[in-house]
Amino acid sequence: MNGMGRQGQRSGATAVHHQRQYSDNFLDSSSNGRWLQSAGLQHLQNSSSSSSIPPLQDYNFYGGGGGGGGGGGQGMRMYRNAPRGFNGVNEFYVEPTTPPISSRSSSQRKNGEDSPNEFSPGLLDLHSFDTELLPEMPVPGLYDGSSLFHPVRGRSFDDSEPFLSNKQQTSRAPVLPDNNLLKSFAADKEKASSVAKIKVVVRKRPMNKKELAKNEEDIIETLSNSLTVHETKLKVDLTEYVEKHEFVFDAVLNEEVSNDEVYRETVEPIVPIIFQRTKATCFAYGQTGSGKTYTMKPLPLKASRDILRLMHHTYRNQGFQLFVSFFEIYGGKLFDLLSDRKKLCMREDGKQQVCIVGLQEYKVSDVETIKDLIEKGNATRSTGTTGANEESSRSHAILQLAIKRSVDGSESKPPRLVGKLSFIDLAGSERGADTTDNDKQTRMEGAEINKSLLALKECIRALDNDKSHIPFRGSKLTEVLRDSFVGNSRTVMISCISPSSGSCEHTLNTLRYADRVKSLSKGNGPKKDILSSTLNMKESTNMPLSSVLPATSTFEDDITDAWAEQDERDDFDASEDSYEQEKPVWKENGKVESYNISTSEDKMRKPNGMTKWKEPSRSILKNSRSDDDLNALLQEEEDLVNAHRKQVEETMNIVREEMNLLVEADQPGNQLDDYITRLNAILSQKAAGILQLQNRLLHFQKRLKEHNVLVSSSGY
Ligand SMILES: Nc1ncnc2c1ncn2[C@@H]1O[C@H](COP(=O)(O)OP(=O)(O)OP(=O)(O)O)[C@@H](O)[C@H]1O
Repeated sequence: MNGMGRQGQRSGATAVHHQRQYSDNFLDSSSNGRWLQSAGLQHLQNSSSSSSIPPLQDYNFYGGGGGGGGGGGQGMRMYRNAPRGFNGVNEFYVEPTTPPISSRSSSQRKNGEDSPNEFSPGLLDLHSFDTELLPEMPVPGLYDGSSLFHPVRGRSFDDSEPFLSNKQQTSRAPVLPDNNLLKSFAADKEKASSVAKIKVVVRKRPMNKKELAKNEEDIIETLSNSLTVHETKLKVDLTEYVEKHEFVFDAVLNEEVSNDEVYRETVEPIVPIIFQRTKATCFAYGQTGSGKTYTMKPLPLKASRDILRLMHHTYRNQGFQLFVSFFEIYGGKLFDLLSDRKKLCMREDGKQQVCIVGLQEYKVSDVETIKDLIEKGNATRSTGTTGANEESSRSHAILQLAIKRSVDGSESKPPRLVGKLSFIDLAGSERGADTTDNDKQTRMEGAEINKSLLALKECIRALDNDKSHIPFRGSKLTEVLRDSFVGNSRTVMISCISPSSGSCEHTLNTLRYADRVKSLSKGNGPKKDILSSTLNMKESTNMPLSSVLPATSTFEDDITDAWAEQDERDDFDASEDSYEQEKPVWKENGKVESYNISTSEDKMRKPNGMTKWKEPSRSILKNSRSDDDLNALLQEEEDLVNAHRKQVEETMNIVREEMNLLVEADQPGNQLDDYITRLNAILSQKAAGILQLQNRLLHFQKRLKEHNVLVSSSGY
């Protein structure tokens, strides 16, 4: 039933919102495809569209509570996702108005009798969906808030922790916090403010069976909070070498890290802050199959366990209430995952607060109920069509835990929002590249995903830089998350990566995205990415050089002329400012072990922005007879090729950045044309350089032939 419903909604939704969602995106009519074609870069569109989709999985539906399958040994561990008992359920009282799903028969549930009223959900509409934070109010029942940061695990709420009661809700006499308690609360506030605004964490999953069967290598080396990607590349003579890309993040979690540890590192520190009028967002980014869902699934349940602990322990009798909602953004449309994928509308109210009209919000007070709701939403999400991963990887799933409180502590008025924690399992990042797919629907979905991931990055960056303008209108995703981007907010990004060599390109893209989010943050100082200046270039090296070379077969005819002309144009003095490049480190077997391109780019730049390179020594060309000379020549030519490749890669980065700008700026047609003209000019400039390189190589080959003739005739 879900499947049918989902299909139907999918096609229907496209018709309704087509114009709004896609017409202003250059990826459609003024499409990315057309743009890339006009720039001669259409080959770039296909690179990621054929990623393999992992098989359907036996999900643990957030039930693990104890690390899921993430801990333990390596290798097979990733296929073991055995359910674990959920500890601590009995610690929480069950509110009578919110019967847990589990207490009802499964047939009831299957028959669709989950009427919203059973859960006493708040049906959100423009009037009741309150996204504005409750103004700061004195919290009368503050007690030693140390547990705010270190929730006491496995203890009952009857534990006789010192607490001060709320006058309005209990018969206990009000007690004012003493000095120590106030100090402690202040300290907690301080701790809360010391939680970074943005935290970027990378999680590497173990190799899976498929990758092992294909003999793919684990190319990710982790060390503390840094990681190195070992990318195997080919030189022009087809020998392999390994290029290293090193990154530093706030935390790097390797394949041995359990889901529990992921929670401790990412979400646990921000849970207490949402009681202090903060909105926090945790999202997982990465290619399909990199472990986003595996990572995100247990987090909301673990967080709600801690939230409930705080509510019933630290903030006991303070009138805090917890609400859960779960929805999905698919092709730019919103669907309620807790209400049979009912289509939802997003509206802005008079105060520019975003409201999701019709979204069911469930008031919950025990972990079991939350677990059931999450399972329900997840099942609705992943069983939409035949391929669960195929579907889930094309949608963003957003689970929100909202803490509310009545203004006066009484039940008579609707509670107001105190803080919110949003968990986002993003669409597979490579899905944004599906813009060349023959299926229009797929193409548009890809465009929307692309747009939303870029917009998300921009919003986070703006947020961290305290920019007054947050570009949340860039996509449906960021529009929906608008209230999470304004005011006091925290963001945790978990970048999920696959370790295998087959995913290298996607992995580098993911790390680059994460690096951009992190490195542009205020207060982070210079980029932490050790090879940051070469990183971006390296990402585009999967592009075959031939694909940007002008098709020509007649260079040999005019070699000499072209060379002479170019020499003049470059006005080059080889003796004073030659291009220097770190030489490859040769292994004993003749293969290169590591090859780090020099970062001293200044040296190779001429004032006009063109790159200089060292001329092959004419004396060598003319007089060489020995193998040493030839090797020197070869080395010089290789340096040249690398210099040009670097130029091309650099250009591609400019093109990428420009494309990002285009998407972000939603440029109207005429400005788009300006961009294209500018980019074409850049590309032509680069193409001239490449042409020159090709001439040089042909010339060199000719010389080599001559040399060989000489060698053989002179008896060498
Ligand atoms: N850290 C990990 N430890 C063990 N297994 C893992 C880990 N991360 C992911 N896996 C396994 O890898 C497979 C793919 O993971 P998952 O479905 O979470 O990927 P995804 O990034 O969410 O994909 P999609 O974007 O398609 O939804 C699953 O079988 C999952 O159990």
